[in-house]
Amino acid sequence: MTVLTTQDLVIDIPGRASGRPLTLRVAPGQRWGVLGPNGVGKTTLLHTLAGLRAPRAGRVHLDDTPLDALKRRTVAQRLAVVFQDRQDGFPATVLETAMIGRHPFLSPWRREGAEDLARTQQALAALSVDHLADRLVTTLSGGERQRVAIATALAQTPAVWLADEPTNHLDLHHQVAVMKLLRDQAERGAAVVMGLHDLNLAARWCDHLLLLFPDGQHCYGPAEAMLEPGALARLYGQPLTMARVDGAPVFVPADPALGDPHD
Ligand SMILES: Nc1ncnc2c1ncn2[C@@H]1O[C@H](COP(=O)(O)OP(=O)(O)OP(=O)(O)O)[C@@H](O)[C@H]1O
Repeated sequence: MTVLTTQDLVIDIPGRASGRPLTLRVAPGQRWGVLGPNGVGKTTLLHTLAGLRAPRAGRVHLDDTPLDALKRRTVAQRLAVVFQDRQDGFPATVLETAMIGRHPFLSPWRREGAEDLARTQQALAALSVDHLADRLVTTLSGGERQRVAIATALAQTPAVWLADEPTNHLDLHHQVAVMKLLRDQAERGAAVVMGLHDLNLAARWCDHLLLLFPDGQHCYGPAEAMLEPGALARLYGQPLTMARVDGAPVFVPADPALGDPHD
């Protein structure tokens, strides 16, 4: 069973040749990491999967229906996006901001009810920002704002999470807390697709990886199979050394004084 699929998808990167079309099947319960160097198209892919950006070619299906045939409200009832960057256009409180996650479930003539409020408060508590409920989001620190964004997505109860750098601005403790939350969401049946810069977070918390290369090529599969130091060194143009800590692979930049580990 899949919840999100792409069929011969080519994302639209201005000025770049089209590269290899992507046909991907994301199933409930999976945690996908999208990896690649700066500017390769991770954000563009996530926005295309969310239907926020038109692909150059191919299609995205949500629950077997082409995304462009679904109403935005229907999409928003199933799929949440955590954006890499956000601008707060007007000074809403944290509670009002997180409550936006409930809007796909409200009709034009129904305001948020007790259940919407309870779900939103639970989401704020899950991200340890409930004590900030009455604060204006414009007064929050970067990490607090990021946690409110994730709480807003959590309040949306999505079947699909598209999270662009979900650990942006977060200290180590909150990085782990957010990764545990996303794992918990997957264990409850959600599909999680996250753009990540941190290879070690991807190695520790993702069960599938999609590697995007600057020439428009890609490869994907179970995380263990994709975490091959040679392939990752080619991906980033950076020689890497791999060790294992607590059973999980850990990558560090190779020391040039010790020579190329792949020679
Ligand atoms: N509106 C636009 N006009 C022109 N170029 C764009 C536009 N949007 C994105 N791009 C370019 O498309 C490429 C892919 O951008 P994208 O943000 O998807 O990359 P990314 O892999 O998420 O990068 P990063 O790791 O730096 O966050 C970049 O070279 C970017 O400059």
